[in-house]
Amino acid sequence: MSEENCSHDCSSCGESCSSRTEPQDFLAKPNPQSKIDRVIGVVSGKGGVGKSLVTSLLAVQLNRRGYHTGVLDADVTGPSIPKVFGIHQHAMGNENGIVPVKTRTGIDVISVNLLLEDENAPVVWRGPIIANVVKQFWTDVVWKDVNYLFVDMPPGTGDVPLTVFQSIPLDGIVIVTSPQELVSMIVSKAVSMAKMMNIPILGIVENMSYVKCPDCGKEITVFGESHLEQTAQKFGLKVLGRCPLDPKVSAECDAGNAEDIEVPWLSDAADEVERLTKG
Ligand SMILES: Nc1ncnc2c1ncn2[C@@H]1O[C@H](COP(=O)(O)OP(=O)(O)OP(=O)(O)O)[C@@H](O)[C@H]1O
Repeated sequence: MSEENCSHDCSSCGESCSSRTEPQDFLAKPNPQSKIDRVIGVVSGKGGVGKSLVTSLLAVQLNRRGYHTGVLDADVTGPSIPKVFGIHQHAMGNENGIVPVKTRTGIDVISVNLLLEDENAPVVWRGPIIANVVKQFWTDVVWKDVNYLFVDMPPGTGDVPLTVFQSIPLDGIVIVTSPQELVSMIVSKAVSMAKMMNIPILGIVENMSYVKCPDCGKEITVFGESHLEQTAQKFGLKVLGRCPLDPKVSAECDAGNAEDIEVPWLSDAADEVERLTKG
């Protein structure tokens, strides 16, 4: 193509001319000492639906199956991962980088709360700073021989989640919803974002789906009837689980005992994650 006809938009032109520029690859390189087999992002359309809970419990499930798992807490303004694992000490560094803190059963965790002087201090930073912190959790932290690294993604589709999506090479995402959400719209946004980034969606987990009556065992749908199946069908996604709203679960999380929770309702989700390596 001659210079005068050049639109300078190489994405729509196949000409291999001297002024050609390839699309920029935003993926950040992990720490040279890191070895991570698979990275799974856990996303939700809004806060408080149990994204951090599902992230932590997936790491617990895969850890129980004999894999070395890690959790990268990218939810910088609402970091709840250390609390559910009952870890309060600071992450330390060495000549290679930042060393994640290990939970009781050996899950590696990094979170802004493990770096702050006071874990109760609010994080009042602007978007680009938050996005850079998350990026550093990938580039500066030594993730040693981790089979599955779960990323508790920041909510929404703004600056921060976009940077995370672009800089960390995710092998798949799990979408967490709750019945009262505008499920179809939220899932549609997550699906579009994942498609734009070329990231496979492993499936959807519906949290707080029902409460089981302790006397008769009946399932009560406190947040209304679920539209999960129809939504999953509409977007061609797998339903990976329906988690009950269970006071024992929140009590164990508040006490820092996420590793003691039995999660039969997450086994399909764990199977799907495991399939990434087993095929
Ligand atoms: N299925 C459940 N049963 C009982 N409690 C639950 C359940 N799911 C989540 N919770 C509780 O609800 C609260 C919010 O959950 P969580 O922090 O996982 O949500 P989130 O989507 O990550 O929120 P945020 O975006 O604000 O970080 C926590 O106290 C958690 O223990």
